[in-house]
Amino acid sequence: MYVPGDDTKKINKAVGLDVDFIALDCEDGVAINRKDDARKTIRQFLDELRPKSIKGDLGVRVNSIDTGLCGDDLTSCLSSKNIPDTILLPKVESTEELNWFADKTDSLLKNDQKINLIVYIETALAFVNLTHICQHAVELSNNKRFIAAGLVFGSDDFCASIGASRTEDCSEVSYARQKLVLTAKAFNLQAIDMVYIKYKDLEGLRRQCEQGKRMGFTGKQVIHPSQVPVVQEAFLPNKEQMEWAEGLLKAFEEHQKSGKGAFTYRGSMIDMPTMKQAQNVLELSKLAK
Ligand SMILES: CC(C)(COP(=O)(O)OP(=O)(O)OC[C@H]1O[C@@H](n2cnc3c(N)ncnc32)[C@H](O)[C@@H]1OP(=O)(O)O)[C@@H](O)C(=O)NCCC(=O)NCCSC(=O)C[C@H](O)C(=O)O
Ligand SMILES: [Mg+2]
Repeated sequence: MYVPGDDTKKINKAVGLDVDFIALDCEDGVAINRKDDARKTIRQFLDELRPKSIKGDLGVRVNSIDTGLCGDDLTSCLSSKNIPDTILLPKVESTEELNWFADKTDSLLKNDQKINLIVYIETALAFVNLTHICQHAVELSNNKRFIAAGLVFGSDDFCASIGASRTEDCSEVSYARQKLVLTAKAFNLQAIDMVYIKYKDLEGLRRQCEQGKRMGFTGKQVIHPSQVPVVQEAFLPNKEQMEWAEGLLKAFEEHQKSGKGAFTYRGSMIDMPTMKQAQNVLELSKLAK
């Protein structure tokens, strides 16, 4: 969940919520003339206020490298005694930007400190370079001070970048969404789906979550507290899906013992790939406990 980094009231509110990831924002949720305020507020939060009781992870979304603000954002939050778990790096378009980020984090982090990196893919050029970006991020993770953790699809910037108009069925972003999931999964990265900006329309949000989950996304960006439970519910397996998965795995084991690779379960043909889907469901369900 994004929280504008210059808004102390919203930051305090976010801390008390059952949210998986708080993203303190220096970038597009903060007005240009409030960038210094956001940086200072976030630093103060990290230094003094970060309560041990934050349930999920804490990240800082810095400004993109091309703005010239990113260096100061990173210096400020990574020289705190309590560094965030994750840096969210927006508008990445090239491997050179990852080299810059690697050098910067090398110079700022101390001893054995490492940080997770989430890369934003939100322009036409980023999609053209996506495989190289992912490959390079994973390679740098082996000997630099960050761990490539996931990709975020920035659908609003993407639509601005390609000149698309938003539609309710998301057809204008379907190729990009699918490409992002596919490439993220090829490099063992999380794939985080787009923001639903009509934050009062929870039914529309639910539909878009279910669509993203079916496509293989592992989570979704949110902008308002009311969106949190809807997204959590949609991305975690429900009781019915867990029963289906448990029953299927049991039946699979029994059929394997009796020498059958394929069999029928609840009217469908089941074999190894379906068994793996059931394992995915149960793996995800562990996060709910
Ligand atoms: C959209 C908002 C500006 C609406 O804010 P507000 O008018 O304050 O909403 P409410 O009155 O309904 O709020 C109810 C209470 O909840 C608190 N609140 C609201 N939003 C947040 C939040 N994000 N974090 C924490 N707390 C929040 C309010 O303060 C109220 O509290 P209380 O008075 O105690 O009851 C606002 O929601 C907002 O600013 N959201 C974040 C916007 C943002 O960060 N945008 C950038 C990220 S999206 C993006 O970057 C897309 C991507 O990059 C792309 O390209 O696609
Ligand atoms: Mg964006």
